[in-house]
Amino acid sequence: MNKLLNIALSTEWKKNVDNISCTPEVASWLVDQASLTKKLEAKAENFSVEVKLQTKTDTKQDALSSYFPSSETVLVREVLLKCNHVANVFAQTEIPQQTISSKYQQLEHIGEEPLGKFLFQEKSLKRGEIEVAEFLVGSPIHQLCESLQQTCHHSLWARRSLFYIENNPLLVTEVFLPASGIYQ
Ligand SMILES: C=C(O[C@@H]1C=C(C(=O)O)C=C[C@H]1O)C(=O)O
Repeated sequence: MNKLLNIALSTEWKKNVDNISCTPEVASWLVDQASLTKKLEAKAENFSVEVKLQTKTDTKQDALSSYFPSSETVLVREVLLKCNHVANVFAQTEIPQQTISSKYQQLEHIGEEPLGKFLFQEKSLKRGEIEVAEFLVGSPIHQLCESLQQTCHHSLWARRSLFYIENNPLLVTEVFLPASGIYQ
């Protein structure tokens, strides 16, 4: 059984995105409020989502963020967003059971459909502030890159933010992989 990637606790997440030590190109991708799905679809002939893992767990079992109470069951969805069949982004989404059972059972069944397609058509969608994090060489993300034949000898950058649908929260974390081209 695959294990969830520990990205919530294996780095420091910063709310202040003003003086992060990345290039302006990386910073522009990190802070853009638009749908990442739409941006990747625009840059590729073929866009696809590979679901790496989807499981229900809680923070006692897995290294999840501290955004949701440890007593709450959380659906965790891990995907690769691919442009022309090459993984550009690793995304991990935490969806509390409360959000699913409120009226969003379909969130358990979106499969290879991009989550963004669902979220950005929701009229009630709100997005919280974006936090950013740097993954240093040797991080769990760099190990994932190895397995994707995207060996990487520099830091990789990620962002995360809470989304709210009818005030029900979910946490979306996105890590930009080397093939995304933002580090060139
Ligand atoms: C939130 C969005 O959805 C994207 C798609 C995801 C998925 O299918 O699991 C996860 C994170 C996002 O990169 C978006 O398009 O901005």
